[in-house]
Amino acid sequence: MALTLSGKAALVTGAAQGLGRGFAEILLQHGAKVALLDVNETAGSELKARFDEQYGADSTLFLPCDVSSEEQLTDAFAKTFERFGRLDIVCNNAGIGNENDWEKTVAINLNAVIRGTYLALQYMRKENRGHGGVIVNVASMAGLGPMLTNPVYTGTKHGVVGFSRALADASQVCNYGVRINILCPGFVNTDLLQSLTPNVHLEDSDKLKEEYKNLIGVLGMMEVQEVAAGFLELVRDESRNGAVLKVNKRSGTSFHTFS
Ligand SMILES: NC(=O)C1=CN([C@@H]2O[C@H](COP(=O)(O)OP(=O)(O)OC[C@H]3O[C@@H](n4cnc5c(N)ncnc54)[C@H](O)[C@@H]3O)[C@@H](O)[C@H]2O)C=CC1
Ligand SMILES: CC/C=C\CC(=O)/C=C/C=C\C=C\C=C\[C@@H](O)[C@@H](O)C/C=C\CCC(=O)O
Repeated sequence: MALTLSGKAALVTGAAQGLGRGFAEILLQHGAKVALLDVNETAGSELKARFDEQYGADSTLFLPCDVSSEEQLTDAFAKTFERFGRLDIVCNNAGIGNENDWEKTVAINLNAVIRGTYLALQYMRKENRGHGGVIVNVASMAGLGPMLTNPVYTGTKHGVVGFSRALADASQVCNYGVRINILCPGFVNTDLLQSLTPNVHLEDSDKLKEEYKNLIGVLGMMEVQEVAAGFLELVRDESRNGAVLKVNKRSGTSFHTFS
């Protein structure tokens, strides 16, 4: 059974560029309205103007938001619900890869995903007069195995996978009517990869750099659109709850099974 997106309301964090922009765009292409949350006000406003031309001014709402701020994220969810009158789809996507300011990385990649998931549940749960819905949390292939150059990033993404799977089980048992799925991409050609800096906590040895290059060589490099297709599958396939979808250039798209 495929979810119809026409008339549905979505919220995407980190939507101003990269994967978040791709997720927002594919939702718009399928008729949903989308709240675009991003800390980058310039990029977010520019994207909103572009989407206004393509999909109409009523299709999107740009909300400047630092997801690591409880107040800003809570306020952005409230403004989204106020504008669209409902909330059916949430993508907790915003993420960084800073191993030096690792507490910021934990705050954005994990804490904000936890808070965004609980906020989504609050607005979606049927016993809260919600319509039910679907949450897609963006982890990484580094959420399924170690990425030796980025141990903190790896930890946050493993946390996203574990938290999301547990909550998916709880939602099923408690009959919230909310599906929670996890997206685990491999390398994607976005600004994130350009933003990475040497890890001051590790001897930034040539060996680590070599290993990183080898990993890219093995998994390959994707474009945003290849991942956005997998995201849409997790949103629309109503049979999927607690699903972990891997997407990488080498082996394509597949659901991960845990032993
Ligand atoms: N690019 C890649 O190779 C992969 C990326 N991912 C994950 O995909 C997600 C998106 O990453 P990309 O699109 O590649 O990154 P990106 O850097 O291209 O885009 C991230 C967006 O999030 C926004 N953002 C950053 N911190 C924020 C905050 N505190 N509050 C609100 N917005 C914030 C940025 O302004 C930007 O618009 C991240 O969770 C990342 O870990 C997962 C696997 C592979
Ligand atoms: C710091 C951020 C840098 C890039 C963004 C990002 O998340 C890129 C991730 C790309 C690949 C990570 C791969 C990790 C691979 C190893 O841990 C493998 O040994 C295990 C990975 C998956 C095993 C699951 C499976 O395929 O069966």
